[in-house]
Amino acid sequence: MKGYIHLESGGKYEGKWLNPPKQNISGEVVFYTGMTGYQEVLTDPSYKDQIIVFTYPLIGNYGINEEDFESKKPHVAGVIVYEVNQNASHYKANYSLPEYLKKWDIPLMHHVDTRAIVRNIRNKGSMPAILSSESENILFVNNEDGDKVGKVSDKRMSSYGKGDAHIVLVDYGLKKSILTSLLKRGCQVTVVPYDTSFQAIKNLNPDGILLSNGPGDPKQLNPQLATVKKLIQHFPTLGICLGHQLVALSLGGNTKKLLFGHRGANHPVIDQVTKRVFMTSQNHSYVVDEASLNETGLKSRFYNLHDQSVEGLTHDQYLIQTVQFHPEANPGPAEGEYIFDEFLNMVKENSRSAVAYA
Ligand SMILES: NC(=O)CC[C@H](N)C(=O)O
Repeated sequence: MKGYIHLESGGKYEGKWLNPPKQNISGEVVFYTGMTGYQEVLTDPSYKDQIIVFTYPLIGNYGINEEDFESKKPHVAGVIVYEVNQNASHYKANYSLPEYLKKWDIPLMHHVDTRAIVRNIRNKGSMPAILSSESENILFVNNEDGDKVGKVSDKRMSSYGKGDAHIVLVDYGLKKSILTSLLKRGCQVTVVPYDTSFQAIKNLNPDGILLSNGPGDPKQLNPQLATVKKLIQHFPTLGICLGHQLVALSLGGNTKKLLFGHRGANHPVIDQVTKRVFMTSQNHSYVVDEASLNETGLKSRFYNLHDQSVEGLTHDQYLIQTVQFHPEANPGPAEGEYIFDEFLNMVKENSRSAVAYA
């Protein structure tokens, strides 16, 4: 059965449905360039409501297993591939990729010219798109959802692990690997909903704060910025991806949208402290505007070597480390994992210090 993706800027690409949608599906179309890691991508809440095009031409070989989920369910609005393997081959696989997406009612279109779509996005930017079984008469209406974070953040607090350092992990749509990165380093972790007040977090008596990744435009979290600012003024803080963007906004910096975002597993980043270049896992549309940082006390520590965009910040007064890339990897290389070690050293030193925050 024929299917189509219609891009807002013009452009219609034909494919075949494996899971046809019951009605037209709209979402922002983005592309992911990693060769593997589709399970982690589909279940990363930062992809909420996006239509994802996998550039690697054969997706699904090793199926879907019980271990590699980044959250409880997939968050993408639809999936586009060139060829999908319908017979998963891996000893841990419980489902094939099409079976898994069908279970969650997520449309999957294959035999699409993914190269042509990506060229279009690279020229015109990530943009609204519609998945449909109709080839003509598609109506674009603006139904941009301003509350993606509210939909993916857990509504309850939960605690995990035991350890010397107690980290409060603010859940804007967190990837499980961020939590496990803390647990495997011996932390006690309390995960709190994204709109938890400063006082409620302070009452938990944390040693450090981790602001998680999450979907959408960071500016949609304006109501949370006062809390973020107080948190970073009181506790050593690590911000990852959306968390990094929120730190910049809360101190008066600005963010802007990239033309087509960074989504892949091999983005080279330079660390200006160590002067080392390493490979990172990425998934974001927005970046911190370096020119906006002058009055904030923030300065760039990391840069993306593809486009020189800001990849992480430190502060000249507060104990803050932020990263735009994903130090927890999953999918992708774990070369940035040392960020967690540095953060926990910062937390421990602060707890030992006589002039500790908080
Ligand atoms: N992975 C993330 O946290 C993404 C942050 C933000 N939603 C962006 O697209 O830039």
